[in-house]
Amino acid sequence: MNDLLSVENLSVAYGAGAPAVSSVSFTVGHGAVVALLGANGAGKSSIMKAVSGLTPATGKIRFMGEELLSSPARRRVAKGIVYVPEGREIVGDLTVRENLVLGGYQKPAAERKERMEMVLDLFPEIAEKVDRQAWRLSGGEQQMLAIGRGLVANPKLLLLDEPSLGLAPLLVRRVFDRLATIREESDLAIVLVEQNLAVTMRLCDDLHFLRGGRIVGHRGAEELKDETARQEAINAYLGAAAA
Ligand SMILES: Nc1ncnc2c1ncn2[C@@H]1O[C@H](COP(=O)(O)OP(=O)(O)OP(=O)(O)O)[C@@H](O)[C@H]1O
Repeated sequence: MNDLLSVENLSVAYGAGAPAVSSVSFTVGHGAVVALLGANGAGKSSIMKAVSGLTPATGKIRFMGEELLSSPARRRVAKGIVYVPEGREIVGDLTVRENLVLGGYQKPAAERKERMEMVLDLFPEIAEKVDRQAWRLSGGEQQMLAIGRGLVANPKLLLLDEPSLGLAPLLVRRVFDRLATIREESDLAIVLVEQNLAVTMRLCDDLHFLRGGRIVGHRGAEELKDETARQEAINAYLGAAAA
């Protein structure tokens, strides 16, 4: 039982209708990158929010051996679970530097400074613009800032929700190149929600396919290296969503 994160029978319901997430189970090893793939409304973001404590859920969420299901979001951040939501949610009126400071609000000043320097080394595009208001950054730079803000908190697990959303292909490649660097240089684990299978494949160890709030299939990235196997998985689990 050396998994960093173990999610067991996780369910999320927002109201009286069908649950958004039904009995989902998966694990994330130390330093592993695990992708959740599925069409709009499949339940991917709900899983991320449940793991980060932003929406109530049932089931089990064990992180570094501790049961976190009833812990508040703040406690989970302190333990090392950091969520970078879909749509970035950086604070547009604040500067790049101020956004990064927000990411490390639970950290002592010296550690926060060190982490900010690491982030600015990793993302030179935003390092050049530290005193610029965040709304003045390009979409790709805003995404780098959102990921960078998450990294300032020195997470052990980064929950990354659709980092490619709304970005031109060149910027998607740049953002994923940086994630690959983080992967090589640290033992940070990532749960990645993506609709873009091609970029996801480059980064992930494991891929879980979701439909209607359930995991309907699983593949190791190695199994999808072969084009035929990849196409078969797309047809079986993603269909039109992957087109
Ligand atoms: N705050 C909420 N209140 C009520 N229903 C919600 C809420 N958030 C999500 N849902 C519903 O739960 C289901 C799963 O949504 P979720 O956002 O988790 O899916 P997703 O796979 O992340 O979709 P997308 O790719 O579009 O972001 C959908 O039917 C959605 O309408």
